[in-house]
Amino acid sequence: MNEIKIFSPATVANVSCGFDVLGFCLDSIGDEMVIRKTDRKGIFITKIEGYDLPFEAEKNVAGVSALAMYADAKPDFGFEIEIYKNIKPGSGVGSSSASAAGSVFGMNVLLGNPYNNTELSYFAMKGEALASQSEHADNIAPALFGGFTLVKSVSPLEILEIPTPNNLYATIIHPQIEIKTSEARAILPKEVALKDAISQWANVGSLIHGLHTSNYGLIERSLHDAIVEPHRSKLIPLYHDVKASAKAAGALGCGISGSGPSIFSLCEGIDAAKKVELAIRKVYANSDIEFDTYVSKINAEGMKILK
Ligand SMILES: Nc1ncnc2c1ncn2[C@@H]1O[C@H](COP(=O)(O)OP(=O)(O)OP(=O)(O)O)[C@@H](O)[C@H]1O
Ligand SMILES: N[C@@H](CCO)C(=O)O
Repeated sequence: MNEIKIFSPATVANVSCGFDVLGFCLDSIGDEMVIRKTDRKGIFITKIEGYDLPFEAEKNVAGVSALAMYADAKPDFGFEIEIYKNIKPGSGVGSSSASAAGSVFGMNVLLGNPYNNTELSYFAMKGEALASQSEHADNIAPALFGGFTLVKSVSPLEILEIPTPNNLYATIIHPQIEIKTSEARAILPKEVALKDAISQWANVGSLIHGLHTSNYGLIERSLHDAIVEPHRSKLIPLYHDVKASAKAAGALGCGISGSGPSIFSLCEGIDAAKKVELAIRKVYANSDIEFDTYVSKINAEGMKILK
């Protein structure tokens, strides 16, 4: 095989209480990428559609992760990368991660799959760091592993796959503003109050247990963020109105998707997810903010080979 076309999914990181460690994979939105072998040694981004992004490999997250893997694999050929970007950069649903993870996933297939998903996540984090000025894997991991993931540690990198209850759906609303992850990280405090830390790790533990046992009530009681939301919600217009509407419409929980501005809701069943979508659309419909929304099953597969 000399060429592969893939679907590289969008993802939701943090998941309320799990800043920098929890994430889940979406099914209904993602980028498409083509990766092909070339006689020219090196990494070459040859086509970009959808959004204006750098063609220089060192300035594009897809190229940076690919270069990291290439330096390790040392093949006697090169790779060309085409990016068909559907996920708006700075949207909060892992646009940078879809590129960083997609390039190494495609290269790995063309190399005969010498690397596992944790090793691919290591290379992809190098690309992610270009976008967010920090190596975090909470979008990368669910894009590669699928479902829910917990990043146990970054150094050494250890990623845990968490079961996904089969009736869990996500509703996403994306106000058309850009929030760069690097900027949204810069406003966070360096220290937190002990009482908030206790609440946060209690919620992470109970959320994980709720996912393992498909206990939707426990999932609902665990989707709270005492540490990051108070700072980042100020960056998102009408955030608290959206959150209140989502909960009133039956969402299990609602929070900032990654570094925002997208807002996610988790729901039990597609009917609840669609009801939440209708409710939260009304919040922005009465404002001058452009937005889009979608409902997605949790994508248990992650990356998909299209051809
Ligand atoms: N291939 C790429 N895809 C997306 N963004 C890229 C890419 N290459 C470089 N970038 C830059 O990375 C930034 C987007 O990454 P950022 O992490 O800020 O947003 P995001 O990934 O959509 O959000 P989040 O990480 O919160 O889900 C933009 O400044 C963009 O120009
Ligand atoms: N955990 C990262 C995810 C970015 O998508 C952050 O919130 O900064």
